[in-house]
Amino acid sequence: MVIESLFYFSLAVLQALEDGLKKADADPSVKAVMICGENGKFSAGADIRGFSAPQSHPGIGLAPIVSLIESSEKPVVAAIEGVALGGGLEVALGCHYRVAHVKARMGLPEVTIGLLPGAEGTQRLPRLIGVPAALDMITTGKHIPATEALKLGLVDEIAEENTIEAAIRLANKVIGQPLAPRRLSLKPVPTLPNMEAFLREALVKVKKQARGCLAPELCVQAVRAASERPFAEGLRRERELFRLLLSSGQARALQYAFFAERAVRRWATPAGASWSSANAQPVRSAAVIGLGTMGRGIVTSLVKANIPVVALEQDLENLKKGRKAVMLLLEREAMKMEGGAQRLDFHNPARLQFTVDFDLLRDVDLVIEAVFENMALKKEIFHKLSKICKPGALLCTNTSALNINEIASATSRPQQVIGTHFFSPAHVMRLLEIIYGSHTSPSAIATAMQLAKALNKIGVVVGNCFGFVGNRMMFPYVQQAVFLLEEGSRPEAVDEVLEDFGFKIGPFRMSDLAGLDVGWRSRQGQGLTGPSLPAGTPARQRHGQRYSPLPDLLCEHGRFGQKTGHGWYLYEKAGGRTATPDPWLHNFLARYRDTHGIKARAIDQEEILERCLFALINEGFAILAEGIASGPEHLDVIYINGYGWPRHRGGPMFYASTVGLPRVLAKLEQYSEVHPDVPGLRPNAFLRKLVAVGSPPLQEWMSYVSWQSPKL
Ligand SMILES: C[C@H](O)[C@H](C)C(=O)SCCNC(=O)CCNC(=O)[C@H](O)C(C)(C)COP(=O)([O-])OP(=O)([O-])OC[C@H]1O[C@@H](n2cnc3c(N)ncnc32)[C@H](O)[C@@H]1OP(=O)([O-])[O-]
Repeated sequence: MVIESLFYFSLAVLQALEDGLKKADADPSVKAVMICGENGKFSAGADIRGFSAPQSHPGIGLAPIVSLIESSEKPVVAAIEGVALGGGLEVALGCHYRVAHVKARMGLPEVTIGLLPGAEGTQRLPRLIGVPAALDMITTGKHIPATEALKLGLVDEIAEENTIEAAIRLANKVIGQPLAPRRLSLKPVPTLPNMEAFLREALVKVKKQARGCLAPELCVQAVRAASERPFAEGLRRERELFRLLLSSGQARALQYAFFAERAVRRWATPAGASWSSANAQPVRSAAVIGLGTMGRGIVTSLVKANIPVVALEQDLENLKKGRKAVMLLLEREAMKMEGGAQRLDFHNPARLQFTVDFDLLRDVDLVIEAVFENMALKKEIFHKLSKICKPGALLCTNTSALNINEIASATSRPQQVIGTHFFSPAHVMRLLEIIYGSHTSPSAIATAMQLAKALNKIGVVVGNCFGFVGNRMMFPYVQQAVFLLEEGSRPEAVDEVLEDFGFKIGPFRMSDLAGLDVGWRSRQGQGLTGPSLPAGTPARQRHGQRYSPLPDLLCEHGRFGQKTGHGWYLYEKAGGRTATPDPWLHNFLARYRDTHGIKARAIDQEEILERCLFALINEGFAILAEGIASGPEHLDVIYINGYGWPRHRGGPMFYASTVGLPRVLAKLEQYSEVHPDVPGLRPNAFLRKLVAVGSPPLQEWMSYVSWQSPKL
């Protein structure tokens, strides 16, 4: 008998499964049962949308179905195609046998949405594949290919062709064989000589990586229960931990992030361009100009995505250095992939070639410029590209802040100029900030979004302003952090607060990693420091607003961060990675405060967190009000995937909604009164408006913005 399920479980599907099983068990002509999915997809698990109403959630009702499958007196075989994830894999674990298509993937990704497998998976999986392998799958949520599943014993057979036929063959073969040995709930968990030590170490490792996220830790506790308790008691522990997570704010934040990352695909611009009507152009070949850190990562991303690349540098010396670095990156990437070297084939000139000759860019579909952040140089390059590249070629710039319109003005085809802001390391970071200029065509936007998908990145479409979205919100965040140093704090104190919040690295470690000279060059370019600063400008004021020269002063002392061995911290050597608090800096801060008559004060953790985060969030409201981004989800996806915002807090705007907009507003007003010359603390009018209308839920915020993108 065949019972078909749905891609992700609804209550109706569970009912159909239960009815089908009972009917099969009651029908003497039925000798075996096979469970398969529809349209070549087994199941993606429970419907995540349902978690907001836990009591009626299919995930809760799935466990009894899994037990019903396992207790069937007739062999039940799972035919796994496409994916078997979460509850889908737990259903397969209740089956007595499992056949998977060679291209199928399996996993228990509940941890990625703030939960743990809630249909007895934490108790069955360790019994089938052992604690180490089960713990790795459950605490990471990773998908494993069928070949690995076979090696682990997660599946009994792999089918190259028709999985359903293979499953039916197996079902017929096992009719009449004893089922007790196939019931995982009756199997003991395979022992380990050092189980206690293994579980303790696993917990320490998971807690360190989770940086405050609860679910991975509770996953370890559920698997520990499997190793220590009888099956029924382990189930009770699983249910207890599942309900604890289900009601947690972290689960809501992670589920919000899951859907936000899908919502940003449905982009729109205030001018009316939209994902639903724009047509992407094919990108069958690409070029990258500039083989610095970013260019190397971008080339590597394109090769990994199977897009033939021409990598261009300005001269042979830089080309040789860039080529060497790219080949090293690709060799490392190839080692991570099964058959990587063959698949990437990057020694093949048809796949990857290096040149100093612009003429080789004549026929590519898309060019990504990744040279120095210097407007004159970028305009010179775009002017040249505009003359050389074929008419339909897309001309992209990897600038992280500069005006797209000005760059486009150097070409005769501004409709094909677009910002594609990659994040370092470009072959690792998933975010691609896509910035349209005033003349950028809808097709160019759609093509850039298609490129993001091809590179396995998350594209977010944003408008053109200084710093776009990510860096524009990052500026007030870092600015507040530096002001806090002037007022009495230290880099390690500020970083500790933000890292305890969940950031991988705080603002000062981040600045040392990126290089203080990057911002310094930008501020020199803006005339905020250096020789172009008008004589008589007050040291701590620019354009009538508070300004901290601290980062400039560090750069003038040659302290660029890790690359010079000292910046906000001291490192073991130039290029060192180990940051230690630097007595020189502490003395320097004390001297600086004396010079400017600043009396140091003790600054508590709450003020540090709020001054940094609420200034960032406040800029987010300005961005939404100006129509630079289509919605709060876009800002949250950018921060989670490009700036290390802790995923289990949902993103800055989601976090603001959980703190409560009235509190964010009140604290900004309080800090703004103390620091009236810091514009970033003055509450944005849109934030005020939302509070005034009763702080509606985040999904409704954009209905209160005066500009409106067309209904998607
Ligand atoms: C009891 C049990 O223990 C527990 C409690 C559970 O079982 S909890 C649930 C555990 N399962 C998961 O965590 C799997 C989550 N899904 C995925 O990982 C991926 O979807 C995918 C399966 C690998 C396919 O990737 P894709 O890239 O091909 O398509 P997509 O764009 O991602 O998804 C296509 C569309 O389907 C929607 N979607 C996908 N999975 C969904 C799910 N489980 N629930 C609701 N919607 C889902 C998604 O929002 C998108 O909608 P829209 O944006 O088009 O409107």
